[in-house]
Amino acid sequence: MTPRLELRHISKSYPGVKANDDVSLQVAPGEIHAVLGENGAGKSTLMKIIVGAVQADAGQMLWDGQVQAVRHPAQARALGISMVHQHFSLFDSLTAAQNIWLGLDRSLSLDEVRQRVQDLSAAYGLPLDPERPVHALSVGERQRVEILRALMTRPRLLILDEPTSVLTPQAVETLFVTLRQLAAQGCSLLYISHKLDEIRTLCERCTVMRAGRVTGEVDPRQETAAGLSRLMIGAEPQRPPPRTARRDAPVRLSLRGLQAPPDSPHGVTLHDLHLTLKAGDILGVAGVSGNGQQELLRLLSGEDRRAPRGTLIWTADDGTDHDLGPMGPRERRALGLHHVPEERLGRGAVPVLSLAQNTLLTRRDPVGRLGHWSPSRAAALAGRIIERFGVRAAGPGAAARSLSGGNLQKFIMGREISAAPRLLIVAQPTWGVDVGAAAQIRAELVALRDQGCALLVVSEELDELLELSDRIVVMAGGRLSPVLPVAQASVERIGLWMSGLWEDGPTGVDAADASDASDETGSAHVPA
Ligand SMILES: Nc1ncnc2c1ncn2[C@@H]1O[C@H](COP(=O)(O)OP(=O)(O)OP(=O)(O)O)[C@@H](O)[C@H]1O
Repeated sequence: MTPRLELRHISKSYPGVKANDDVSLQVAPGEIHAVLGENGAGKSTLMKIIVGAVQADAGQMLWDGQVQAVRHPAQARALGISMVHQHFSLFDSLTAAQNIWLGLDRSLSLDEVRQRVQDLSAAYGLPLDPERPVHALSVGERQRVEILRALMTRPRLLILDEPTSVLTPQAVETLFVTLRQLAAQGCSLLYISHKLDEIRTLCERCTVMRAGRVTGEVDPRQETAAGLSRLMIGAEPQRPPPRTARRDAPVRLSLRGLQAPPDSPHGVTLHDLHLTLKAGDILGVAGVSGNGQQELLRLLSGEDRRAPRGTLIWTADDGTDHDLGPMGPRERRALGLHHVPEERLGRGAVPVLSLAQNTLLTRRDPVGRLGHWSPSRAAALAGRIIERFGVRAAGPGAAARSLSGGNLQKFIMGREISAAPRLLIVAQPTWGVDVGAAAQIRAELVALRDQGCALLVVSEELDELLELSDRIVVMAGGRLSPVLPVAQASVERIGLWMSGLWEDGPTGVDAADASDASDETGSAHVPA
């Protein structure tokens, strides 16, 4: 059978790095083909070449057996190639439907697009209100917009760059049903993911890349996750060190009835949140995105200063309480509260600035006593982060936007971890990061915990939270469930709580300490 897509000897260099080096691969009609590789291996670059967003220096692309020189994304779209990118390209102020409409050829009216979005989202189990503006959508929902936008074009080759990184396990399963349906209808799929189990479940072929080159092509269904990991990074990922929870540690942060009305028209109301976070404690916040996590993170980081007085309390080492509510991010950082936001580009890092300059967003080390920052000190700091966290980048002078998604994530995590915070608030800590780097980041977080840092980790990846956390709380409908020690937090129980159903009882307190909260027979409580 003539391959739908064939790449022959593709090469592409950027200053100082060969992103693709003599890459060849074939994808048959209806085939689900994975591309696997460590951060910076060159996967995204290869996909950008296929969709005409980047021009290869050498090599050929064949489409249905014909040589094609795709010079522009519109050309690729005309062939039937569609891509869901790792970084979203959506206009914040427009609605989901308007964003999708803009990406189409205008043969449909906005009303027709709205209707089709609704039909597609129902058919593919991707719930989305087309009328909501993108700025009010969570990362998970934004990704749904991207996926729906791609499906609107009825693609013959659909490229997905880590599409599941912010989806719940149930949503991933639904997406896989969709993707298998698409493949059965003859659509070819190129699937980039760092999740080895997903690749083994979904894909029938897998091209493995390392440092720009193809290092192997395997049938992932015949491989173990450890075997795939070895092919990709040359080793199996390290296991996290064992947990040693300290229950007698001092309290660092307390939420005492924290509440807030929505900060945007489609935002979530936060209701009476109670929580204590101790030194040496990792608290995982599970939940489907869009249930108030972003609102909570903004209140904790200081980006939103509307926390009512006395509801958000920092306890210093000497036991004195400080009201964080009115403090901005800088004042909170001075206390030792650091934050890694969900959105890396834009909020976690300024795309056009160098890595060295990006250290200044949250670090004072390169700033002298008179308030002037020292470029050499900033470069040295960036260099240390690059080295310690294995960030693949041209150097401290590289622009943030030139880094691959996973490498930028490693850099931002490294910037905050190496600040030796007293409290670290992290959203999606290993989003887009390869298995080796994910294990390293988790190990660094556990090490921070063991040094007495308190951590609040918001993640949609339940497996990650179960591995990392000492205690887990679920957020649904702007409320917090009781807090469970991780030993009592089964996937089934947390999964049920994620849909807003938890046993009656005081919220945000340790279920182990509150007998009625840990009573499985308690009546169901459905948050509004
Ligand atoms: N526009 C650019 N300018 C300079 N270097 C770039 C640019 N785009 C990519 N690179 C470099 O090319 C290499 C491959 O990057 P690419 O984004 O293709 O990797 P990836 O395999 O998709 O990684 P990840 O899993 O982290 O997304 C990296 O070293 C990256 O820094």
